[in-house]
Amino acid sequence: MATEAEAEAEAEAGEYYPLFETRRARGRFIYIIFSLSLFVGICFIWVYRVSHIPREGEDGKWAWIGLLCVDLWFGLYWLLRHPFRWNPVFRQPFRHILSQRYEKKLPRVDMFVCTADPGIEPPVMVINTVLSLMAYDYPKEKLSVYLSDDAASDITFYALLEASIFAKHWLPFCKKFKVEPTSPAAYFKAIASSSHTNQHAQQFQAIKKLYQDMESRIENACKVGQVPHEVHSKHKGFSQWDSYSSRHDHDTIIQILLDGRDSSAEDVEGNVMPILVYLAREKRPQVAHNFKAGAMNALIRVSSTISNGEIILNVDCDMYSNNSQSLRDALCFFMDEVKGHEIAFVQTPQCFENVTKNDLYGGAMPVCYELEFHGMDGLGGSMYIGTGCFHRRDILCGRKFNYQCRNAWNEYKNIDHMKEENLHKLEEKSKTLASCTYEENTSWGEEMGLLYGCAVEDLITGLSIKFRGWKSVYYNPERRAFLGVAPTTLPETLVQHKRWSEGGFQIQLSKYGSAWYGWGSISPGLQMAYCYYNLWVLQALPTLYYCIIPSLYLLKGIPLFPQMSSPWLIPYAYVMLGDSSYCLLEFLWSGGTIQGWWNDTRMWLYKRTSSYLFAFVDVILKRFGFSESGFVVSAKVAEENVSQRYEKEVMEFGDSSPMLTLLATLAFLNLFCLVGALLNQVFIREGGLRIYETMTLQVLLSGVLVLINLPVYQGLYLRKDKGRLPKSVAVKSTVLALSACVLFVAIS
Ligand SMILES: O=c1ccn([C@@H]2O[C@H](COP(=O)(O)OP(=O)(O)O[C@H]3O[C@H](CO)[C@@H](O)[C@H](O)[C@H]3O)[C@@H](O)[C@H]2O)c(=O)[nH]1
Ligand SMILES: [Mn+2]
Repeated sequence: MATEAEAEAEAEAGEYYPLFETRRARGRFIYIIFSLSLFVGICFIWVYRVSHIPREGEDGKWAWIGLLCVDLWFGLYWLLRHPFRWNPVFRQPFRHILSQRYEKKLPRVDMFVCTADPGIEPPVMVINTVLSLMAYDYPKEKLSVYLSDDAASDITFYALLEASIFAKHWLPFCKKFKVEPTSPAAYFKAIASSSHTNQHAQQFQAIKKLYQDMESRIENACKVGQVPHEVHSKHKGFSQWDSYSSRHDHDTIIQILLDGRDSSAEDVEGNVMPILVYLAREKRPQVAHNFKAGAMNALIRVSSTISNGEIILNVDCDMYSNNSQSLRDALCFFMDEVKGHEIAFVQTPQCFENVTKNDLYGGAMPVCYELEFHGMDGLGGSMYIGTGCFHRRDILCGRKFNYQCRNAWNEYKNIDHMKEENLHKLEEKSKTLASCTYEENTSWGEEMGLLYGCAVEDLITGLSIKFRGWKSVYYNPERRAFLGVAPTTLPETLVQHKRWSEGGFQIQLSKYGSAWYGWGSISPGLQMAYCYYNLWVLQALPTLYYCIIPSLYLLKGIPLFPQMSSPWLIPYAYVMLGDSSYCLLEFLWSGGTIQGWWNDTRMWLYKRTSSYLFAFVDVILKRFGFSESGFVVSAKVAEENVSQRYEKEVMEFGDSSPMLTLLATLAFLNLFCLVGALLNQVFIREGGLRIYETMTLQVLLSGVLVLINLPVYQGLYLRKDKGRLPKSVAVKSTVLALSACVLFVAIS
C-alpha cells in the first residue's frame, strides 16, 4: 500500500495514479459574455424604472415604485445564480486502483437508514432499502446497517427481522449473479422474467418466491396492524414493546439482529453478513426529539459502540442503493493520498425512481443536480442534502480541519476487543446512548453531530462542516447511486418545499448565514451559491407582486411597462427572451424535456407564491415564539387512483388547503383581468388595437399566467375525478378574485 510520502514520491517521479480525477467544464467564456450582455439589459431596465416614475397626480405612481423595488431585487438575486456556472467540475473515481492499493485496508462503513412513520413509509419499502445497502460489493464484515425507527413500530421491527432472514439468501444471490440494483423489489420489477442461464432462472424463481412470501407476510401484518402471533412469541426482541405506550412516549428499543461476531449471522453459503441493528431512540412527550437530526445523532452514538465505522453513509428510508459500486467509488475520494485528507463528505444526487417523463411537479430538479451542484463542487464542495451522502465519522462529530490529520487512514480503529462482550451487554450499553436525556448539557446538536433547530438539518450541518475548514465532493455517477420516491401530489410537493425554504431562511438568519462568519473558510462564490438557495423565501412577495399588480392595472388600463414603439422595450424583450431561452437550454441539456420545462416553470411559480410565502410567515412567527418547529414527513405511497393520475401526469390537488386557495385565487385573478381588459377594449373603448400597443407586456404577462394555470381551471371546473380541486376552493377563490378586481376598479 502506498503511504502518503510514497504517493508523493511516485507523483514526483511521474508514475503516481490518483484515486480520482477532476475535470472542468468547457465553454465558460461564452456563458460569461452572454450573462454580461443580460446584465446590461437588466441595468437598462433599472434605468427605465428610475427615469420613468409617474409624476405626482399621474396614475400608477406607487405601483411603479413597487415594480422598481421588485425589479431591483430580481436583478440582484439573478446575480447570485452565477457562481454556480463559473467553474463546474466533474469527478471520476478509479475504483480498480482503490482495490489494488487498499483492498485489505478498506475502512468499516456504518450505514444509517431513517424512517418515521410506517403508515406513509411502508416497512416493505424500508427493508428493501436496508437489503440494497447490505448487498454492497464490499467486505461484508466491514459493513453495518442501522435502521432508526422514529415511530418505534413493532411492525417495522418485524419487517426488519424478516429481512435479516431473507438476507441470508439474498446476499449470496446478489454476489453470484452480480445483481443490480440490489433492492429486491426494484430488481424483480426490472427483470420481470429471467432470460439468463438455466441455473440463474431456477435460482431467480426460487428467490423471487421467497421475497414475495416475505412481502405478503409483512403487508399482511401492516394491514391487520399486528405482528403474527407465533413470531411475536418466538423472538425476544418484541418484549421491548411491553412498556411501550405511544410513539411519542417509550424507552429506547434496540436489537442487534445480525452480528458477525455471532455464528448464527452467516448467510446460507457460510459467509459473514453485515451487522444489522434496529433502533428506536427513547422518546418522551416533554423532551424535544429534534426529528431526523436527533435520530441521526442517536445512531452516531449507538453505532460507535457497536461497529464504529470510520465512514458513515446516510440515506432516507426510500433511497435504495441502485449501484453496488458507489460505496467503493466514494472511498476513492476519501482515501486519495493527495487530496483525500481534506474531504469531509461525498454527496451523490437525490434521484427518483418514480418521476414521470415530463415531471409534472418538478421533483427531479435536473439543473440543480446536473449543473448547479457541480458548480458548487468547483467552488469548494457541494451541500449535504440529507440522503445519499458518505461522511467521515470524526468530522461529522465535530472535528476541525488541520493539516496534521493526513495520515489518519493508517490508524484504523480496532473493534476486536468487543468480541467477547456479549450482545446483550452491548445493547444495554447502547440504550443509555439513545436515551432522551443523554444530550443534556452536551454539545450534541450544536457542535457535534447534526445540528438542531433548523428545518433542513442536512444543509446547515454540511455548511457548519465547511466552516470548520473541510471540503466536500459531489459525485454524480452515470449509473445512479440511489433512487428514491418523489412526492406525487401538488399539496405534498408544496409542503416539502415549504420545509426546505423555511430551513434555508433559518440558516440565513443564523450565524451560518452571515458573510463574515464564514469569511476565509468558504469562498465568496460558495457563499453566494448558498445564499441563492437560502433566500428562496424572499422571492415570494416580489413574485406575488408581479402576479397581481400588473394584471390589475391592465384591467384598469394603466400601463406599467414600455409601449411597443418605445426603444425601452428592447432591454425587456432581450432579458426575458434571453433568460428564458437560456434556462430552457440548460434544462434540456440536463436531461429534461420541453414540456418538463413548462411544468417546472409552473412549479417555480407555485412554490414561490405559496410554499415560500407560508414558509416566510412561519419563520417570522417562530422567531417571535408563536409557532413550533415540525417536520411533515412526505408520503412515499399513494392510493391506487392517485398514482394512476400521477402516471398520466394529471395534476393532483386533492384537498382544500390555504395554499391551494391562494394559487387558485391568483389563477382567477389573472383570468378575470385578462378577459376584463379585452372585453373593455372591444366593447367599451372601441379603441381598436390600443391595448396591444400600450400594454403589450402586461397582456403578455397575464396571458402567460393564464396559460400556465390551465390545470387549475381544469381542476376547478372541468374535472370529475377525486384529484380535482374541491368545490369549496372553487367558490372561495372565485369570490376572492372577483372581489379583488371589482374593488380595485371601484376604488379609483
Ligand atoms: O422525525 C423524523 C422525521 C423524518 N425522519 C426521516 O427523514 C427522512 C426524510 O424525510 P422525508 O419526509 O422523505 O423528507 P424529504 O423532504 O424527502 O427529505 C429531504 O429533506 C430533509 C430535510 O428537510 C432531509 O432530512 C432529507 O434527508 C432529504 O432527503 C425520512 O427517511 C424520514 O423517515 C425521521 O427519521 N424522523
Ligand atoms: Mn423523501
